[in-house]
Amino acid sequence: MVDTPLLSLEGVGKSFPNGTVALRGARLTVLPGSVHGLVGANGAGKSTMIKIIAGAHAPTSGTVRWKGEEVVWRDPGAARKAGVATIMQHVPLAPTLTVLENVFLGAPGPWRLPRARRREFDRLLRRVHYEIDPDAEVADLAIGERQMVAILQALAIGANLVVMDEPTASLAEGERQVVFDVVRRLSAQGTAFLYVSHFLDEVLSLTDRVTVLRDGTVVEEGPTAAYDEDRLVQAIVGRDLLAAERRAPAPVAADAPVALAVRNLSSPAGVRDVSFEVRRGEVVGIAGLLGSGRSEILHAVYGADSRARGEVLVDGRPVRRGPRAAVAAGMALVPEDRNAQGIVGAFPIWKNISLPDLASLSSARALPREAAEAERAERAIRDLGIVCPGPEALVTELSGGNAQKVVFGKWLYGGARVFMLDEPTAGVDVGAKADILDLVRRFAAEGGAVLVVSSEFEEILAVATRVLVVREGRIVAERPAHETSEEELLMLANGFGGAHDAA
Ligand SMILES: Nc1ncnc2c1ncn2[C@@H]1O[C@H](COP(=O)(O)OP(=O)(O)OP(=O)(O)O)[C@@H](O)[C@H]1O
Repeated sequence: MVDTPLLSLEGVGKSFPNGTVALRGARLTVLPGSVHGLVGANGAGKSTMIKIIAGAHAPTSGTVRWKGEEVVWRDPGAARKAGVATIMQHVPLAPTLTVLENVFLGAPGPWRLPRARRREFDRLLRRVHYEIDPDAEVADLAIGERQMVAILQALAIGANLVVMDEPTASLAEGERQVVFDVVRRLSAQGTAFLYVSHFLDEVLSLTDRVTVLRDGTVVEEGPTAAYDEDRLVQAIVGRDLLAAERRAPAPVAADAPVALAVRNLSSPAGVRDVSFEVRRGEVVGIAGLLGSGRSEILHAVYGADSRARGEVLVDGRPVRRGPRAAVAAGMALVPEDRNAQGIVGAFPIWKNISLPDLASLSSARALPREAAEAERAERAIRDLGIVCPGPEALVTELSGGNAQKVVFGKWLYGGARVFMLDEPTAGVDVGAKADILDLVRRFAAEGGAVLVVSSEFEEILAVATRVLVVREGRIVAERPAHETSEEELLMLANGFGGAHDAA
């Protein structure tokens, strides 16, 4: 007997008021208890499809069936009630509430009683093998921890289908495994998953079936076992793509001038007596697990963390605390949470790219040089392959990955000398990832200094000349990139290291 699909989409189309056709005649079939992968390049239509499934967008054409019945979900509440939990890239948790309150937000049943809630919370944690303080405020959590709260939230409403949009984009290897375990465990118990990810290795190892979207249409659909990474990449980009090779970055001359010097930097946010230097032409990677203080170090160096103490020098000159002084000194930070800190959605692409830093923009500044700005935006669109109608498009009209490229472009072409990147390729597709890493290399080759944080150690090794391993806010080890491996970095980040590293 053939299983009735839990969810099916047939001939689904979606056009936006600005004329963009995001989906045309798309189909999707998710079987009960299966893990279904959804892949495609930035702008292929994945989020649009998810939003239709979540009841956040109405399709312009086609039908959606849930458990065999045609449905029209008018809002996300209706989809949730039917049993669809959606975990989006930028998780809409309530930041001022605690972890516990967030997990049971919207959950029915007896969970209003504090004691029952705590018991259920503990049970959920045991199910997912994860530890988190129920009383911590969500605003204080790192992006990856917020993802886990969202996963717990989906569990709490007892969904039949959990839609996950890039759930592991900011997670390190160990934490990814936590997510995989949850997915496998729950699917074995009958919960279905729709898993959207740019990490093709994850899709290959985790999913039962896979659907590939390209330019709004389904170009392939089948059992995952029939695919390997090359075939998926080809289906996604529509051409063969050379694997982003691990190019041994050129070593930097020992007498190259020091572009960035950080001395005895500490902060209550979890940075403990950190000192290091980055020379011109050098890409230094910071490898650390979620919660290791890796992002906090960048924020403290940049001056975004006002409680940080210590010295930061650019080209030998001390930089005062504060993002404004940092920008004036030639530093740029591409933060991990780009939605909150990187871009203004309601501005067109060109305007976002031409803003060196919103905080430092004053009306007293020189009039915008329009031609130069337009030129810069067009260059960014070309170099980074931003899928958009043109530089006039609003950032809110872009897909997540393409919006990310805009943030990147804003800094890359902004004349910075010290470039700090937090998870530079989170959420971007395979093709764009290779392009971004290339741009980082080029930036360094032209004399820039780069500090890059990534939870993908493979990515750090692909661009960095030197790697600093951080754990509990301290630098616990330093390795030339060509003398280390992902395995060694993972060991060190987990606190297993040689005696000489402890100092
Ligand atoms: N609100 C909107 N208004 C206009 N166009 C939009 C809107 N939302 C998305 N689009 C466009 O629809 C297309 C599909 O976008 P979608 O967000 O579904 O892509 P995606 O596959 O999820 O990409 P990514 O991997 O970058 O997240 C893109 O061309 C995007 O610019």
